[in-house]
Amino acid sequence: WPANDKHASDMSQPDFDQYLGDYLKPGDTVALLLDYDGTLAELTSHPNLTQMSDEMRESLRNIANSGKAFVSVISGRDVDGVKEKIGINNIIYSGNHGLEVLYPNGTRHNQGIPKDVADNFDKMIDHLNREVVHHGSWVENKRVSITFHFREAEQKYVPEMAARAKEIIESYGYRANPAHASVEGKPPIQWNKGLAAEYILGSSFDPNWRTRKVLFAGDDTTDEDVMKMIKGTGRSFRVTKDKDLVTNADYKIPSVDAVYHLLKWIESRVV
Ligand SMILES: O=P(O)(O)OC[C@H]1O[C@H](O[C@H]2O[C@H](CO)[C@@H](O)[C@H](O)[C@H]2O)[C@H](O)[C@@H](O)[C@@H]1O
Repeated sequence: WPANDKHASDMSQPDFDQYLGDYLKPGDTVALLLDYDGTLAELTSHPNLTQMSDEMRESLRNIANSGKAFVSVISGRDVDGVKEKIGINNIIYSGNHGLEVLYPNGTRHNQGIPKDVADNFDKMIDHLNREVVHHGSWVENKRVSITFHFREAEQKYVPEMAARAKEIIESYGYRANPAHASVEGKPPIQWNKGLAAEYILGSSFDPNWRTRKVLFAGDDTTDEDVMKMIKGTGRSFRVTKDKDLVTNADYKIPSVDAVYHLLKWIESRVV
């Protein structure tokens, strides 16, 4: 449903003909940017357990191999991890919220991180492990950023452990952002998924990408930076069931299943 419509039913599939029919015509080339967790795969109790459905993978592969689509997945996971989860070659993968880019030919682009900040990384993880990892919480080490997970932690400990994790992350010069049942700790550099999207589109799709067709879907606050970046140029979708959520996306869609229908709609235009 349109992002400001609070009344539409979330039981039906979104009408992608209505949302995109005038924007993406048969024969157009499109740049498709996607988030992974909560967008291409359902959220699960542990990141190792997520799986993209076979149908989703097949549709994404068909789009990526159509010759009419440029596809990039921009994830908070480390880049090799997200590539392994998706397993399609003809895609530009970006990980650690855009800090790392892995191209289909194996070359990489990594954002630089100040040495004094990078030197604090292991100390930050040690401190988190000593002080806030208990009763089911844990730290995911992604080499340049971390995620402090409390999805499986005993609920009564969560508010205090999340608040303390944020303090610890910030005390080592990193930025702490709330995410789904977690706190993300990222280096304090001027970079985010939106700037990564701009970089990837400009360097690998078209320097004049603002004159082209661009679509994005994501489910989390970090994805809002991409929605802002393509606002007015592209069309974006926030995966959420929250009708009151304020978003930069053009449309809200309710589920990973709706993302699958979005991919099938795009596939029908490009294959
Ligand atoms: O940008 P994304 O691709 O959406 O990645 C964001 C984070 O996703 C993972 O954590 C989230 O998904 C887990 C699996 O469903 C879930 O257990 C956890 O509660 C979520 O926060 C991943 O582990 C992180 O590294 C990513 O930053």
